[in-house]
Amino acid sequence: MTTAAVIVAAGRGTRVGGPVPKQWRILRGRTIVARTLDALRAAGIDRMVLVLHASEMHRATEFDLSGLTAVPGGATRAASVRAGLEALEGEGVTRVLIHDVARPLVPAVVVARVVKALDTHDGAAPALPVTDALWTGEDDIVTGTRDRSGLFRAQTPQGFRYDAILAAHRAHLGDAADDVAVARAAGLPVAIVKGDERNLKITTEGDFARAEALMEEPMDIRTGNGFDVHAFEDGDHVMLCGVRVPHDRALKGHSDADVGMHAVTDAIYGALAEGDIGRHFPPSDPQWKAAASHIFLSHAVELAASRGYRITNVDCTMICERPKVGPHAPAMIEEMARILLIEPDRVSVKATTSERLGFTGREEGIAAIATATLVKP
Ligand SMILES: Nc1ccn([C@@H]2O[C@H](COP(=O)(O)OP(=O)(O)OP(=O)(O)O)[C@@H](O)[C@H]2O)c(=O)n1
Ligand SMILES: C[C@](O)(CO)[C@H](O)COP(=O)(O)O
Repeated sequence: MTTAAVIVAAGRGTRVGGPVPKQWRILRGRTIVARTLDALRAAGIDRMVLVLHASEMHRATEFDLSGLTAVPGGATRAASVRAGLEALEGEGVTRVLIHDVARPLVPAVVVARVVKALDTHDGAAPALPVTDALWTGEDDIVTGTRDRSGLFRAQTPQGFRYDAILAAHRAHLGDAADDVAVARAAGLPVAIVKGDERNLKITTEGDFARAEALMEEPMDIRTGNGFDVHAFEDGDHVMLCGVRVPHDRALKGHSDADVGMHAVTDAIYGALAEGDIGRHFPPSDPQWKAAASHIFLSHAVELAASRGYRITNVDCTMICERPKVGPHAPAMIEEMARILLIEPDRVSVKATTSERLGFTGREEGIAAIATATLVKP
């Protein structure tokens, strides 16, 4: 599965005005184009098409061109998107994220939410619900009110199955508000995922100051640890870090007793000073009986994201004589990375024995210890 991004940067920025189009203005020492490319790279996207205005194609050499192609755009946003999509044809790309260059602060977690939603949907896009009251007005006088329920503020990146959105754009005539409009016109359903206030679009002069203010927050690095133990009982498999491992015993617990995933979840809660799983999912609550532990981990991941933290790595060690974890570790890393919304090379899963000492040595249960590092950039 190859995911690529098309970054549309061929607009003229007429609402901001000024001597150079907004994407070439400097935001805290770097151009907006450079910042947007970096944000997508940091989110794990390594194939990108940058759509530039024909007169600005020479500026492509300012960037690291590994995995990056620059193509000239068109007179409208839709035409620029189409040019970017066409440039990817024949590469075997299965998913594409279409992103405004004017959203340089897109958090990695928003990109990850879109990519994850594409596992189950043809299209997915981030948005935030409208929270202010809505009016109509004329000559500075309010002429009416509108119901805000069910209304969203659309953001990018908007993600799609590549073949489907290419066909939709080829069939589309004229401009469109965004790629969700093009997709929907072609009959493609599009899922809404949670956007982020930091993902503002620089549209007017005041947005530069807003973006700078958002970047001003001092970096905050936190670590947390988690420790968990589950006893063995009769059974034929254990769940460890999201993977079903055949075994001659099972782990006993209110949920699926995934001891490794619980330790990682507690490490994230710990870094956030948010207690532990028991606080968020009380064992006394029958709804969590036999629950899949990814529910707990996803909650911790979203809590971290909602506070502005990025999970930079987790390290989990399971302590048991049996089953052997090593052969399953690659699958565990993949699964944990998927739920954590981070790259697999930021996830470590390993195991040790306790040299036959203590309860793990006597094979009475499995223990797990984990650390997580969270960064607010
Ligand atoms: N012909 C066009 C028009 C827009 N865009 C891109 O589409 C996004 C839309 O955001 P917007 O704020 O509308 O950008 P501009 O069109 O540049 O701004 P304005 O409408 O103020 O001129 C931007 O990344 C812009 O560069 C593009 O690639 N090609
Ligand atoms: C695609 C978009 O960013 C969604 O909010 C937006 O529609 C593009 O910018 P514009 O201001 O509508 O041209």
